[in-house]
Amino acid sequence: MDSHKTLPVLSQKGVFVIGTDTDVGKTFVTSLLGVLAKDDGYSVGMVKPVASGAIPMAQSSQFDEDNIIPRDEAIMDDTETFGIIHASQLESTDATMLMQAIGAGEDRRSEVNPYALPGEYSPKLAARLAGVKIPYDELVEHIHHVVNKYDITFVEGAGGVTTPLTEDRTFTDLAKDSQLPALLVADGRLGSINRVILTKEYAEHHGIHVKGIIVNNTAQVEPFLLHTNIEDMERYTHIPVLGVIPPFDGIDAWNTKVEWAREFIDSKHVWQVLGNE
Ligand SMILES: Nc1ncnc2c1ncn2[C@@H]1O[C@H](COP(=O)(O)OP(=O)(O)OP(=O)(O)O)[C@@H](O)[C@H]1O
Ligand SMILES: C[C@H](N)[C@H](N)CCCCCC(=O)O
Ligand SMILES: [Mg+2]
Repeated sequence: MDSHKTLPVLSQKGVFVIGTDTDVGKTFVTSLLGVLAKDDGYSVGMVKPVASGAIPMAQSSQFDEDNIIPRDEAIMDDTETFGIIHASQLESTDATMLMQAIGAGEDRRSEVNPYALPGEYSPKLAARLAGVKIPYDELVEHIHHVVNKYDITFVEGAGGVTTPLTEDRTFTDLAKDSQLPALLVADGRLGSINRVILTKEYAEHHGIHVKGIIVNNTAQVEPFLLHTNIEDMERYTHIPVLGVIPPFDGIDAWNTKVEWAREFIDSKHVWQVLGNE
């Protein structure tokens, strides 16, 4: 596990993973980066600060039917603090995947995912419907705390770069206030050049430094279009594409995924690009 420890010492210890859209593969790509970082010998933090679309923790090892609080009983008031949402036994499957990738146990769930909210909505709307007030400043502090704890920490937003987070903040604010460089996950389909440029321009305009792009090619775009799309993403943004990921169709186990991921991501290069000022 620690055999590769000729590692760059990272002056930037965290990365904020943003996407061109929801479902583009932020969680999948972040998990791959997490498993690679761990295999390279780093201690790895993961944060999914606020997840909507959370489900009852039925598949989890912690499953206890008597403990599941129905959604309407899970309504919170303004005195909410971190961890209370998890008393409602809701699971963010994003957080679960991020935790599994780095071998983090359930004891780390509230560190990884302070807020898990029901409903396939933006976190802002999900929080409003659940009666939860997300304390924005504490969320920023939590990210700083985790970033300081590990060699490298990956923070996953939700949806695209500027998904609403609270009544008066978006994930753009959170990425900026976390003071972390960003990694942009994009698809490779026709239209992806425009999506990448717009996202990069928006992020930079709001003070977020995008350092790399990962193309998650789940649509299996034909090679000529994919290649020219990547060329143009780099040409117009001046940001390197650090990996192109095909659909994964192997056994769903992280020890096999790490070898698979190494075929498509040069992890040392990624740490160098993301980890330097
Ligand atoms: N390269 C891949 N191979 C196989 N499955 C993938 C790949 N990339 C993503 N997926 C799957 O596609 C779905 C969407 O990906 P993912 O959940 O990572 O998106 P996301 O950008 O994190 O979305 P959200 O905005 O909800 O956080 C998931 O079921 C994920 O496991
Ligand atoms: C719950 C879902 N899977 C995502 N995590 C949330 C995506 C919110 C997108 C909001 C928007 O920008 O329109
Ligand atoms: Mg996700």
